[in-house]
Amino acid sequence: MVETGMKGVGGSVCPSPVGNKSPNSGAEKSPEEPKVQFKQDLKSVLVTSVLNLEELDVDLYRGTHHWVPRTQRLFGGQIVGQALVAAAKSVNDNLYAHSLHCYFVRAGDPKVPVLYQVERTRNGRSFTVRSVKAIQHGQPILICQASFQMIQPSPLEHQFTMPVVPQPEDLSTVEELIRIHLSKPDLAEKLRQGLNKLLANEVPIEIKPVQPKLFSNFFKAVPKKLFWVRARGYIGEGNMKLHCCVAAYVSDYAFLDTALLPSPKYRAQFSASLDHAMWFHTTFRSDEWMLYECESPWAGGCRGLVQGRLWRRDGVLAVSCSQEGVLRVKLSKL
Ligand SMILES: CC(C)(COP(=O)(O)OP(=O)(O)OC[C@H]1O[C@@H](n2cnc3c(N)ncnc32)[C@H](O)[C@@H]1OP(=O)(O)O)[C@@H](O)C(=O)NCCC(=O)NCCSC(=O)CC(=O)O
Repeated sequence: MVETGMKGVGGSVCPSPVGNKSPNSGAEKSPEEPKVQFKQDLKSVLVTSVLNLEELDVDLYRGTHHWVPRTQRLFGGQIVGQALVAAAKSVNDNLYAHSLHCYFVRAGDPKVPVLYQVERTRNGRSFTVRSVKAIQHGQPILICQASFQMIQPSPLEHQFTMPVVPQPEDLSTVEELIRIHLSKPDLAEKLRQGLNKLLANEVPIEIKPVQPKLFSNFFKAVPKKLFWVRARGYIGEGNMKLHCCVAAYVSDYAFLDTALLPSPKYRAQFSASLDHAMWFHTTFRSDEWMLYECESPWAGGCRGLVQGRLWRRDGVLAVSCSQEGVLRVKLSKL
């Protein structure tokens, strides 16, 4: 059993025995890089908004927002993270979240807080299930089921092997890549404006694309992409709930557009995640680099299906994710 020191208040993420056996455990771990100071680090963002749900009554919480995407609808990852926090508050400390399944049924309104209503669906011997409704203006915006389990080691263990990719120290951040583009004198004005908007966008996560070319979406490619990702700022080991929130953030960010990679002549006119599922396999630190491996096995009917794996740097598969989203596209002018 993994010694986590990561129990949050009222439940945490499932620390499976796989966490003890790192496939690359013999590999040299790169020394931690000094972290760049940003205006806001994710820890303060999460502590002051995402994680800090206000308890209004038994199993009823209120959450506020920090970062709102350009679409002016609430970021799905934030709603999922908050729903998981609300669910975890109603389970015993010896239970760990191992999966969640959500539907985004209405756009979230960034002008008002979100209420989270928890239903204690079942307390089992090994597994415990909670249903959470996220509500705004009296109507659900998200419905979520989260399942928790006692730690139960088993002889049955396997995982895929992490892809071999360049290390994050050898790659550039999205911001650095954008600045390189912006330095090109022949850059189309519309593209320049778009890139400047992206730079101004203070997303509290840091990304280093493994295939930087794919991030510009102008090249036809197989629907697969890889990037290193971590929270901005230091979170530390102590609170697995924080790490789950960040995993929810990360897993919903730049995920759905994997389905656009084979069709660069189109750009999304309207896109939004319809559902989102996550499976937490073991403990992880979201403020340390994790490799996000995203692929889209299918798109059609104005929808795209994406699947993702978040790998710990030592090669342990930490989280698996799936999402279907609506993708209404139009021909790109660029
Ligand atoms: C998915 C839904 C929009 C489905 O609702 P509806 O069925 O009523 O909506 P709809 O599909 O008919 O319309 C959605 C938009 O598409 C347009 N539309 C509809 N039919 C169309 C057609 N045939 N051709 C072109 N456009 C069309 C509508 O005008 C509208 O745009 P317009 O609105 O411009 O008039 C809704 O359930 C919803 O908003 N759920 C929440 C999704 C969400 O917020 N996910 C988390 C954030 S996304 C995220 O975090 C990740 C990410 O972004 O990648």
